[in-house]
Amino acid sequence: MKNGHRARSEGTQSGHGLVFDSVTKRFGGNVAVRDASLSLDPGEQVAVIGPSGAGKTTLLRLAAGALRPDAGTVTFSGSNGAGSTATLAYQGETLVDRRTALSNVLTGRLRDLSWLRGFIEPLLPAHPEPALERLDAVGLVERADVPVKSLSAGERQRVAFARALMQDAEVVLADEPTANLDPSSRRNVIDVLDNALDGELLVTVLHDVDLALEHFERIVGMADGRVRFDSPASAVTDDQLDALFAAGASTPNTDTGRTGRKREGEAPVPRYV
Ligand SMILES: Nc1ncnc2c1ncn2[C@@H]1O[C@H](COP(=O)(O)OP(=O)(O)OP(=O)(O)O)[C@@H](O)[C@H]1O
Repeated sequence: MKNGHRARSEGTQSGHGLVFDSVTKRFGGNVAVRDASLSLDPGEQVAVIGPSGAGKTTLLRLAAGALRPDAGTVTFSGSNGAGSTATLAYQGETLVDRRTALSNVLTGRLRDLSWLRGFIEPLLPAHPEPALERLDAVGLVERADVPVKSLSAGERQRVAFARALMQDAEVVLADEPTANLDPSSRRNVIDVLDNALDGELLVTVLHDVDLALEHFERIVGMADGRVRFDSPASAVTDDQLDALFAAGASTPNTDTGRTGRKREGEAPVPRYV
């Protein structure tokens, strides 16, 4: 990813991309995202880091259109034209354990009709080829017929990513795709993400700062709802990181370390949105 072979290739200057313009999102009296402005280009791979409660997940949910900002705007302009948001994928559900990897990936086509899946699925035509292609892209085509409950945590993550790819979205949003994985599996999942992408914008929330710095070209640091920095990984300094996590530590609901898990006893839940 850090080779940046696809990064910033087209650019928002061409009119394409995901743009947060002075976005604020509140939950009651709690300001989850404050006056955030970001311009993310097609083909970029961006890691969002910061302490617990910083607003990272809220930022992704705003990007997915699952939340509306209280102030400011979030716009996505895809290759189909300015102002299009239709290509943003939302896929927050977990995998269905008893179903095979292939079946789980096939349901990615149903997008936001998730509540209809139970009714529609039996009627789906048997065209597994696109789903098999996605499973191949994440290195799991041989395991297509295995129920996901029999897969390892890393393999399940790869199935979830293949399912997200089935939506043919121009933006893929991943919330902690490496949660609950050991360090080598984390790297493997990030490498798989990188190899499977084909020009999509990837925005990933990562708790593992070292992994983010190692694998992503662009890093957005958030704390206390604010974007504290937005810079190439190579330019992120230890002082910036210390300040980022110190800022989080001074706010309520912030008991995580730089590379640590979330609250004690509460594992982060990985999601693709
Ligand atoms: N649906 C919600 N209702 C009320 N408050 C919320 C909701 N979602 C998020 N918040 C609050 O908004 C703030 C930002 O939450 P968010 O989940 O975006 O942070 P985060 O950086 O993703 O944290 P973590 O790393 O722990 O997942 C927190 O104070 C959180 O409690």
